[in-house]
Amino acid sequence: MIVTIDGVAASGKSSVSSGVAQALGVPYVSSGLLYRAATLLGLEASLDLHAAPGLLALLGAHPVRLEPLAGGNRVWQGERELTDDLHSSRVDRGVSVVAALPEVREWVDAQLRALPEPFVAEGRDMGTNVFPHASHKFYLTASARIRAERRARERPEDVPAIEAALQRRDELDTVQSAPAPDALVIDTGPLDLQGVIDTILTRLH
Ligand SMILES: Nc1ncnc2c1ncn2[C@@H]1O[C@H](COP(=O)(O)OP(=O)(O)O)[C@@H](O)[C@H]1O
Ligand SMILES: Nc1ccn([C@@H]2O[C@H](COP(=O)(O)OP(=O)(O)O)[C@@H](O)[C@H]2O)c(=O)n1
Repeated sequence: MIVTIDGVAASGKSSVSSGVAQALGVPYVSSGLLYRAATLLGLEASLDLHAAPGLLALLGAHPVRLEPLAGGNRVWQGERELTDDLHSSRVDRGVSVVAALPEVREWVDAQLRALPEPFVAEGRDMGTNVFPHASHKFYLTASARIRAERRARERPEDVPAIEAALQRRDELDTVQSAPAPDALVIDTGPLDLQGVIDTILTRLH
């Protein structure tokens, strides 16, 4: 069984997926972390993030591994854990460039499709491109302002700056961010986190 939870930046995908996965007793898979890892490693190596060959050579030479757990994902490159370095504004600014490269998307998709079921998979295109046959699909939305206010609680930046950055990334991610026709779209604005989790669990039982 695969449950997909897609949505735009800071719509609640990771938090909701973690809650749903823990209720189901299965791991959740955070596809965005692989794009973030490729971006971080490219930045650290001073590579051109628009050029796939260099990134793929780097990722091939030092493979990145996603460790999905019910409570969260950990990302490794060999013995080095990358997880805590992946959610920075610096990575945010570059990740959409990396995610626009077809070769990088193929690299991510191959890793995701190799994971053993069951799991909850969250990202942008889990229900459309990566797991079109998933048994249950959801798509989270919320206004940019609400998403910025939520993200502001995690980062020492002001809401208008975060809102502008989210809107910029939403635009850059448009190609891969359309909801699947058979996904249930949930406006998370009026709901608290548990309310979104319960909305999804109600439909899974
Ligand atoms: N419905 C909600 N109500 C209030 N806060 C929420 C809700 N959904 C998510 N959050 C909070 O908003 C922030 C962004 O959520 P996150 O799961 O990181 O989003 P995404 O994975 O889509 O970027 C987190 O601090 C999370 O706890
Ligand atoms: N399935 C996915 C997941 C992420 N991404 C890209 O990776 C970036 C980071 O994804 P994320 O889910 O970690 O970002 P947040 O929504 O958590 O801020 C997105 O802005 C997209 O550019 C993607 O293209 N496809």
